[in-house]
Amino acid sequence: MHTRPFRSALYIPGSKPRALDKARGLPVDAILFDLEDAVSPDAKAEARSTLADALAQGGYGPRLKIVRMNGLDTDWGADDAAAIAAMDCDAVLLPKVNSVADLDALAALIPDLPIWAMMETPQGILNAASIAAHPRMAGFVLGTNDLAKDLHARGRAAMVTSLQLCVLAAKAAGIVVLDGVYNAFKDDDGLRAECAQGRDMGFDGKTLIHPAQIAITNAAFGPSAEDIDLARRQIAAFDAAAAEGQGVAVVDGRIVENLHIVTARATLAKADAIAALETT
Ligand SMILES: CC(C)(COP(=O)(O)OP(=O)(O)OC[C@H]1O[C@@H](n2cnc3c(N)ncnc32)[C@H](O)[C@@H]1OP(=O)(O)O)[C@@H](O)C(=O)NCCC(=O)NCCSC(=O)C[C@H](O)C(=O)O
Ligand SMILES: [Mg+2]
Repeated sequence: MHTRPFRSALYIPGSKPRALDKARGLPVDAILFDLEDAVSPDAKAEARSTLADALAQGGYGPRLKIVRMNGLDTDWGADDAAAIAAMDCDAVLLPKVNSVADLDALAALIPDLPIWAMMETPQGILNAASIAAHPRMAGFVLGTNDLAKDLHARGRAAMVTSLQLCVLAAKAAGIVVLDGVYNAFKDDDGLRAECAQGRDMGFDGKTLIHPAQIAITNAAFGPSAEDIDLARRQIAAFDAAAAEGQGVAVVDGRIVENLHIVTARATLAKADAIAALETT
């Protein structure tokens, strides 16, 4: 169980100083500083130094700072790895991870940082369990655009098996798992529906491409007032039942057993962690 909230993780192109600056005041739980797909080939080298400068300047507060590099099989991967090893960041995100061999190669170049994996290739999805279990692995990020491309899939329904495989692998290994982006960044209703689906599948949060997506995502992946109220009533009812020697309570017509109390306590802990983050 992770104590840190991961409701929202915003991609920011490393090549855009204005967006890098704006992110210092955005209420996201994590930032994915991007050197890969959001940066054109002719801007890669400059983006690397723009990003290093922004991170050195600081001001990102409690947000987890994750840098997405280019793959080690590209012209930019090795230089990215060398630069990221010296950046003031919390983790490195490797795109298009196919197997643990990709992680071993990066781990040898960056000895200290936790590694996150973009899960976005058919081979990577099929190897999700071993990738999640790698000793340096800290989190999965679904790359639903690349995955749809490689699968020749249309729509999210065609990717549900892949999404669930990643959630299963991440939960088994105890790492974070974040859902893919919702491309239509002006479609609030569509985003709300996709957030609800991802949350109900077990994702810890969602990746975003635009600040306008933050509020909806934070609301969807954080416990609601109703969730918190129910958790408190379940704990109170279970404690009362236990005091009378009972192992089961009933709340709102549903049984409450010890396993439900584990979930209820996790809900309250998450609410506390969010409150702490938002007051930092
Ligand atoms: C999608 C965008 C190109 C839209 O940009 P723009 O037209 O500038 O939007 P706005 O004018 O509405 O912007 C309003 C202000 O917000 C700032 N802004 C915009 N986007 C971001 C951001 N991502 N982070 C921080 N700040 C942002 C603008 O600077 C404006 O600020 P101000 O001028 O002060 O008012 C743009 O949003 C964008 O580039 N988004 C990121 C795209 C991206 O990162 N793509 C790659 C990641 S997705 C991916 O690769 C998924 C995966 O690999 C897969 O396979 O699925
Ligand atoms: Mg991708």
